[in-house]
Amino acid sequence: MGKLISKGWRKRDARVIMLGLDFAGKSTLLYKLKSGQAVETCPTVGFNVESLRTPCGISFTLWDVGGQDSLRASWPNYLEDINTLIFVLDSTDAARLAEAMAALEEALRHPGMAGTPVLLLANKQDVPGALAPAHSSPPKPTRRISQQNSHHGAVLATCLGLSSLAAACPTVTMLRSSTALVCPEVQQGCF
Ligand SMILES: Nc1nc2c(ncn2[C@@H]2O[C@H](COP(=O)(O)OP(=O)(O)OP(=O)(O)O)[C@@H](O)[C@H]2O)c(=O)[nH]1
Ligand SMILES: [Mg+2]
Repeated sequence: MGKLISKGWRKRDARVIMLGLDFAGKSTLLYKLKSGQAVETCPTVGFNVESLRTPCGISFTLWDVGGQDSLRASWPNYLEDINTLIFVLDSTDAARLAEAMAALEEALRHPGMAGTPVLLLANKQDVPGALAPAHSSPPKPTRRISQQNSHHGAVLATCLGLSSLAAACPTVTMLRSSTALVCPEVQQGCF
C-alpha cells in the first residue's frame, strides 16, 4: 500500500494488474469483486478491466490479463507504472505450479516491478486436495532461477513451495483464496 500512495494515488486510481496461468481464476475473481456474483467465464483473450473501490475508499482499476501461453508475451505491456501485481495460482494444478512460477519470475524481471508489492493468491482453496501454502511435497523448480532482480530473486531461487515463496521476499504477500467462497481479506481490499 506504501507504493500505492507514493505513486500518487490521489492523482489517479491505483493500477492493479492480475496475472496468472490460464484457468487460474482471474476473471472469476474480477467479476466477483465487481458484481458480488459468481459469473461464468470463458478464457480471456486480451484483457478485462473494471473500476473498483475498497470499503476504505481507495479506488483502483483492476486489470485481468489473459493467461494462455500464447498471450503471455504481451504481459510486459501491462506492467508499466503499476501499483500492485496480483498473481493468481490455481492451487489444484500442481502439475503446472512450476510453469506458473516461471511465468511469475518472468513478470518480476520487468524493470517496472522493482519494489512493487506482489500478492500471490493461492486460489481455489475450496477444492478438496488443493495445495495449501505449506504443502509438504512441493514441486521442484524446473531450473535454477536467477537472482537478477534483487527484490524478488531470492524468493524465486527458493521456489520450493507456496509458503517459501511468500516467506522469502518482503514484497510478496501470500494469501489463500477461493473466488467461489470469496476470501474476506480480498473482499475487504486488504491487499
Ligand atoms: N472451485 C473453484 N473454481 C474456481 C475458482 N475460481 C475460478 N474457478 C473456476 O476456474 C475456471 C477458470 O476461471 P477463469 O476465471 O476463467 O480463469 P482465468 O484465470 O481468467 O483464465 P484465462 O482467462 O484463460 O487466463 C472457471 O471454471 C471458474 O469457475 C475458485 O476459487 N474455486
Ligand atoms: Mg480470464
